[in-house]
Amino acid sequence: MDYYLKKQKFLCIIVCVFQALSFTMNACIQFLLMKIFDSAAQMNFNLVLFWCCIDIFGWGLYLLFSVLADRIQAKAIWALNNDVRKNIYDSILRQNYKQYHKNDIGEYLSWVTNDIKQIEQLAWIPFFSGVGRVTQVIVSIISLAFLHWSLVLFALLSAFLMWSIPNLFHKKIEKLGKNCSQEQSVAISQLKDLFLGMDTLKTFGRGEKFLGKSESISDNIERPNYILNATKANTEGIVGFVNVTLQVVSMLLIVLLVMQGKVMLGVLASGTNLIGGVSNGLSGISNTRLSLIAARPYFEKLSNLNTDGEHKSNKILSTFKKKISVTNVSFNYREKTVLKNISFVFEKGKKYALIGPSGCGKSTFLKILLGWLPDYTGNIYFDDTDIRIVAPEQIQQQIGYVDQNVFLFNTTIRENITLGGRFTEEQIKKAVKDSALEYDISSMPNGMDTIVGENGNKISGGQKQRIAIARALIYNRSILLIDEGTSALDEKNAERIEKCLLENPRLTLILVSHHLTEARKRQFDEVYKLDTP
Ligand SMILES: Nc1ncnc2c1ncn2[C@@H]1O[C@H](COP(=O)(O)OP(=O)(O)OP(=O)(O)O)[C@@H](O)[C@H]1O
Repeated sequence: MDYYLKKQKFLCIIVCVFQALSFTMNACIQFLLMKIFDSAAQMNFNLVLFWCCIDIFGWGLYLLFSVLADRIQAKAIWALNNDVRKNIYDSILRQNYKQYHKNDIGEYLSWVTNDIKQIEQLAWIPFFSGVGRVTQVIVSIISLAFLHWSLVLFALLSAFLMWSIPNLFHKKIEKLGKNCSQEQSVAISQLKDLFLGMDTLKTFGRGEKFLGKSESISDNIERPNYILNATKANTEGIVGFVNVTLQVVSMLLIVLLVMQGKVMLGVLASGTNLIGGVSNGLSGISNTRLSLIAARPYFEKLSNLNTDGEHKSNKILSTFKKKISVTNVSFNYREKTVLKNISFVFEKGKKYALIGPSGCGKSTFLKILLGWLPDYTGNIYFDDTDIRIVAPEQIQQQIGYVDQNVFLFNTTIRENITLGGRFTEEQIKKAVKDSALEYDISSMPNGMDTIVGENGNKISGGQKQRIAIARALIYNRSILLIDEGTSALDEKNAERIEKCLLENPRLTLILVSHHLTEARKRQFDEVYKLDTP
């Protein structure tokens, strides 16, 4: 939390200054009240009128400072939330493939939406109001010092009492905050899954399952929040009761002082209000402390975002010259062995097919080549470089990859191909032609600017695959891994694309396929077969 506040210190200081000014004005107004009462006691109407005008001016200033504090606070919260989000994005980007896929996507969504809102409610807003409350307490105590020392002593005793109350509930509130953060992440993740599976449920007439489950998920989002807020409310109730009791006792104290002639009658109103200012301020500070305790698990979760797997090496992988050698590579997903002692050689410019039954580890092997799964045994050399000692980003500068499950962003075909990279119209046209997309695009009303929908749901499966191939081609890597990249294409288009890839002499191609006809196998320099270990 301190980290973010320091980052936005300029805005935060301004908010604190205006909060302090508005609470100071509030305390001053209590003093003005005393003056009005004293003037009334002296039967001096003109003086009453004078102090009333000053009082109105004081209220005007108070409101002005409050409005400015609220406005700048809103701006500061905006900046703080953005900083937290940026930190999350940054950490996610630095995670390696395995760390990133450890969490569900829904969980990441929950962090940048729900968790940020919780942080706003439990940390930023209470923090700023807490600063205001501290000022209120200090200014009220200083003002009380002008009235009578016993009132200051009483205020300090109250402060001690109010400060101690949250300590009794510290552990419980922190635990509830942690539960809230964890349970909401899981629930949002489940909700995302349910929305993604809506079509499947409807297809099988299981729409009511969606409703039933979404209701229970909604409960899972709200319940922990309710428990946290209910416990906070109970605690705030106790704080409130102690606060009111202290105010009544303070009033009795002032009445005694008035009766003994130690203070003027006007002090009864302003002194009670000032002591009220101290107690309310302390009660506000107690509640702020409770909120900050509840917010702690959210910050801990974010600061624990694991980026240990980030490859620290900045060794440059030199341009691919001769071959990739794979020697005795084995790989397990936990206790499950997926690849066992496989050895292949991929020479520059040659074309390879990788075949094998479903689940034998073809996609896993490609992910190892990409540097995503570094926990393999055996050796993989790019020319003379062991790929373990270079960062995956270095490897991916030389390898293009078409995933089995093509992902498209909900934007135009053009942007899905270029991914925001700078390419000439010529380069784009060539990629579109080589991936056999020309005809499809020319028949779309918006051509390259057609929006493909969420994960490409407004275009066909084959078109999605060809966009993914165009994307891989335009990035012009010297090695291309294609995982079932033409499985959704008709024979003519599949052949056309494969021909284009096979005829490119500069390209080293590794194409994964379940089933290749004998005729197609012959087009490759080598067909490697993987078996289930
Ligand atoms: N992230 C993962 N965690 C655990 N097991 C996994 C994971 N990904 C894949 N597997 C398992 O590893 C095995 C190999 O999967 P892989 O996707 O590499 O096979 P494949 O040969 O590409 O299959 P297909 O031809 O059906 O695409 C499978 O049994 C699969 O269930």
